[in-house]
Amino acid sequence: MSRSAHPAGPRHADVLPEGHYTAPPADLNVLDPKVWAGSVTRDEDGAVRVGGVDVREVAREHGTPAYVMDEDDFRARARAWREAFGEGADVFYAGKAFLSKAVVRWLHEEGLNLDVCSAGELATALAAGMPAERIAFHGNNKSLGEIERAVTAGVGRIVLDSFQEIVRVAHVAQAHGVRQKVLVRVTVGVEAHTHEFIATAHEDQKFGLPLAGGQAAEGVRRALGLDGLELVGIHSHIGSQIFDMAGFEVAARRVVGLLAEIRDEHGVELPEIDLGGGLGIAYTSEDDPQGPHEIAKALGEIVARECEGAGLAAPRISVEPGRAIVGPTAFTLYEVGTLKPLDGLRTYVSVDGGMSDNIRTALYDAEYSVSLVSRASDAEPMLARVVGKHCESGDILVRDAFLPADLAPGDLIAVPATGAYCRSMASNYNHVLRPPVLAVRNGETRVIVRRETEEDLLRLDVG
Ligand SMILES: Cc1ncc(COP(=O)(O)O)c(C=O)c1O
Ligand SMILES: N[C@@H](CCCC[NH3+])C(=O)O
Repeated sequence: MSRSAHPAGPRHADVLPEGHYTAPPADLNVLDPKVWAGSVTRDEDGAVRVGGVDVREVAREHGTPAYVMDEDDFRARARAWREAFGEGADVFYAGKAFLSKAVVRWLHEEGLNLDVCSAGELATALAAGMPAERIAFHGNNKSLGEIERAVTAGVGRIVLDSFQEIVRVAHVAQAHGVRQKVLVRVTVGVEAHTHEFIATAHEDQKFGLPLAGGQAAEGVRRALGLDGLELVGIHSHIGSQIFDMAGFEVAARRVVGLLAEIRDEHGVELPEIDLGGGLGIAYTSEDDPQGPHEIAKALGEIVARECEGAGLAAPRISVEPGRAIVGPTAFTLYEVGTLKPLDGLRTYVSVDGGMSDNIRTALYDAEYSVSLVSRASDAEPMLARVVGKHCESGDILVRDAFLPADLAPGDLIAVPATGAYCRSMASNYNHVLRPPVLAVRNGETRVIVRRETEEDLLRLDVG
């Protein structure tokens, strides 16, 4: 492919438009380890390699767009969470972030449990051999069919989210002659500092039973009174992509406060608390996330202190990280198609995917990084907006980023930190086919979710 230099639009700080960016990095060829998966390196010839595999080879063999996942990095992050929380706690990976049979097997092998929130996620978990007792079933509106499925499969716990569900789960369990282990999900009234759509512990939203006003305590009272249920704990999840520990700490304190109230009112000490997921990751070099050890230490200390103050035995803690495990382990590989330099603004770089493989920028105004990965370049930085191929002007993948000014059609670029909530939220908008997920390890590429085909699309269309 010929590589002509494009008129690159604005390049210098004095002419840059308003935007979500800081100054261009000193060297665009450097891949910031904060946002790139564990084993990513740039070869002598300028191409990027991950898991020992050259991205150009990935594109040649499997096409683009493609999610490229570093299996060793996934396993290392899963292990780090398990080790950080230790034997006295349980880590449930949140399958909503990304779930496939291979990922379930990796989690099983690394000793993690799994949180699912639909019959589909449950089916995937069971199909891949996750023992049912290591699965937690979530959701604010589980259907009767889903409850039946979870109870009969023998899931380890169901997290109850409403008064109706407390009764429904109890009836289903009794009908099957079992006592189902359950937790009651409560909203602790914390305003998590994240996008409104992914904050889940303030009062005016759909999840859980609020502590304020006594609904949570009433839920506990009802759950304790029903034969089909064995209430083992309280659950709280304050939101997602959170950097500030303060919210988790307030949540832990309030959940322990409820345990003390339950002990005082009912004479029972519930043995578990689940403090959910929500730890943020680095999408850009400006993000500074905490690691599993920091959160394990903070939560462990606060729960121990509050329990001691309330005269409670310390409960077993569980957590449900999704994004923090899988998010950083994958990038999305795209081929550059058209380029449109707009004077005084930026250059629009269109790629062969878009909002159907990553809706997060359109939905949450999420920020991402991007780099040229098929070669190095010494060209000066060009302010770019990376957009997809869909019929929407909001079809933006990376709102503002610097790419080399000699970027040309046929180049491969990659958006890092797309392991979480990208493939799992992907759509077929415009009948675009969903990309594959490729696991790389020790110089080999393995398809773990294959690319969709036109036959897949047409198979569902039976009219
Ligand atoms: C109940 C529950 N647990 C865990 C998670 C995982 O969150 P994250 O991927 O931010 O760790 C979510 C999603 O926000 C959730 O709703
Ligand atoms: N899907 C969201 C997070 C919500 C998690 C589910 N409770 C995201 O991409 O950030």
